[in-house]
Amino acid sequence: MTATKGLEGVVATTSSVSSIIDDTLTYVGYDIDDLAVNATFEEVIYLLWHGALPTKSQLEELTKQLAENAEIPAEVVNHFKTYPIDKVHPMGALRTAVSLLGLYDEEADVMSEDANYRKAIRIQAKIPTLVTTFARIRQGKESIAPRTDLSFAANFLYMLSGNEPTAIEEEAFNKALVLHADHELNASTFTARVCVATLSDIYSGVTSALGALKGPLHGGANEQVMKMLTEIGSVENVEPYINEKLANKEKIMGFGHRVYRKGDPRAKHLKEMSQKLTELTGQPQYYDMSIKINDIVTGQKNLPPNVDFYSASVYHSLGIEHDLFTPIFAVSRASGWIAHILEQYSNNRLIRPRAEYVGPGMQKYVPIEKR
Ligand SMILES: CC(=O)SCCNC(=O)CCNC(=O)[C@H](O)C(C)(C)COP(=O)(O)OP(=O)(O)OC[C@H]1O[C@@H](n2cnc3c(N)ncnc32)[C@H](O)[C@@H]1OP(=O)(O)O
Ligand SMILES: O=C([O-])CC(=O)C(=O)O
Repeated sequence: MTATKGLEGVVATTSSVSSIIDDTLTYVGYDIDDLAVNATFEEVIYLLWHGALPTKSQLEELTKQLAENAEIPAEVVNHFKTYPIDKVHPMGALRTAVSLLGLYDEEADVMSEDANYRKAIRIQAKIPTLVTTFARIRQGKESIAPRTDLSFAANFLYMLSGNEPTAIEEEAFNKALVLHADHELNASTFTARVCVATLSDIYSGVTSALGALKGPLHGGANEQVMKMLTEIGSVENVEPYINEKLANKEKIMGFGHRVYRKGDPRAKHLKEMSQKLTELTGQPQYYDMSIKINDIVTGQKNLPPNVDFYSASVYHSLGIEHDLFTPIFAVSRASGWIAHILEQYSNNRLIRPRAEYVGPGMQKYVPIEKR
């Protein structure tokens, strides 16, 4: 038995949810470039969960179900208020809160297909409210109840700020949600599948996935990109900053990818949005810095930007606090996790690979007084 470090190139399951072939990303066979320009996030949720784009009435039904299930239990809101609020990262709060939600869902451990679908709706609907409620509580503000007359994207921005977003903001945020929704067997999705393949419940699957997404080599990278842009501060500082990092063999967040070689197809859409929004909000330096970083890292290391690189300046331009960037990734990716969890349940087998043992050979137990 020989281990493959990081399971690189290992095909661990079949899936009909999304694919990456020759650097092209598709959801159920629809090119992400097509969906990014044309689809609403609600349509993408339906597509991932049902394997087909919805009809008008199917979409209306899903939209209604999501809106009706967006409120979170008062117990969860009160729990947030007990956290050491200035020390807690919102991804930790979200991971804990999704686990807690499961305790207040009477169907949490009911494993029928119908019950799992009802839970899928509830989880997808409530995650945005968890993020915005936590964000407001830590600012000492009242939480804002979800509205049933806004799109999924607009409702999130409304619950966060208390203001209805402009059409441009809503469009940009919707596109970001569409672009982050699913990505084949990325680390958090694999985590979710491993968890539920033991026939554990859907809340456990999503909670596990949140734990994996939080890390800076995965979803946590978007916050780190913003930290880097803030540290750099101006276009003139880019070159010395990046050169020093590369000379020290440090990773530049938002670059590189395990699967893409030529580049992440999502990045160009986010780049375009970054240019538009940074200009619109009078902060073009964030786009200009990003372009310069991109030139240097791609030029010197042949590493193209991934989805996390330009999303940082997009979210910053939307006025979103930097430590909410990864929770926002989760708001979208929950749809993909759930699609994979449902797919796993429908054709389950325990996921249990092997390890190549590289520790000491056979040893004899030594009594403690003789060690
Ligand atoms: C949503 C997402 O999860 S997208 C990814 C988000 N993560 C990031 O942006 C973090 C920065 N990027 C990385 O750490 C990596 O590129 C990953 C984790 C995305 C992919 O990792 P892997 O496929 O395991 O590649 P690995 O980390 O082994 O890197 C291979 C080589 O490229 C280098 N490299 C990879 N990414 C970077 C980077 N961002 N900056 C500088 N060098 C890099 C490594 O140092 C390594 O060089 P070496 O062979 O000389 O040691
Ligand atoms: O697929 C991956 O390894 C990471 C990624 O880009 C994602 O999850 O969107």
